[in-house]
Amino acid sequence: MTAVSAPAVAIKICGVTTPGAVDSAIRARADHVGFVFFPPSPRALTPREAATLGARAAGRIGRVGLFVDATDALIAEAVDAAGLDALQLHGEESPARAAELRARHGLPVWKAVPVASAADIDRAAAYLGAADLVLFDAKTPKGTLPGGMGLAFDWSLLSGWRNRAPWGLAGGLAPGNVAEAVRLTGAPLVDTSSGVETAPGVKDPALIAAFCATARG
Ligand SMILES: O=C(O)c1ccccc1N[C@@H]1O[C@H](COP(=O)(O)O)[C@@H](O)[C@H]1O
Repeated sequence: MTAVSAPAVAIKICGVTTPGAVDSAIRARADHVGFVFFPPSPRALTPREAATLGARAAGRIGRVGLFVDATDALIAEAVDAAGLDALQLHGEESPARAAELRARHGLPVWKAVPVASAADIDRAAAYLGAADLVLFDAKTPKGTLPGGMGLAFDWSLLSGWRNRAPWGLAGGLAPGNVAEAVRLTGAPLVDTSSGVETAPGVKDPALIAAFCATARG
């Protein structure tokens, strides 16, 4: 009998701020690193700061720029400076805004959808056709960051999604739970930020390596 292997899960390490963290993600064979362009985040970079990291990552790992209801000017500057390969929209961007940015920059758009209930999963359908990937993340409390908080949501809610479009799972993923998350949800992509840190914004090479190894099972 021929063995059939499960497709490999893609991995994104978000919120990298140092050359060492970029190198750790590459060494661990992650597929993407995320650069956060959202000043309130402890992982925030300016386009100028991201330029060095973008050059280091070029051709070795995908570079995803994370934006939260950002201006056209910031997005354009970050795309140019960091050589972004994809845009992650983590705010309240509409489907029309996602489609507009995709057309303007010619880059894939990932839309984060905050989840707390089944209705939130249904809302993701509005982005079909407008975004290239839907990233389900936990809804965070009002007045806090919209991501990067280490909060997970009830993964069983994803049974209502049924792979209607390319998608990924984020929110509270760490070396200790990512294997179970992949097993339970079948997520084709997993994304982590605080789960591979020793303090907010401080990535840990051993945790990055453990996360990637465990995610691949
Ligand atoms: O990482 C951040 O600082 C961040 C700030 C604002 C919006 C999103 C952010 N990160 C994204 O959130 C998910 C979940 O984070 P965590 O793993 O629960 O800490 C992360 O994967 C990033 O894509």
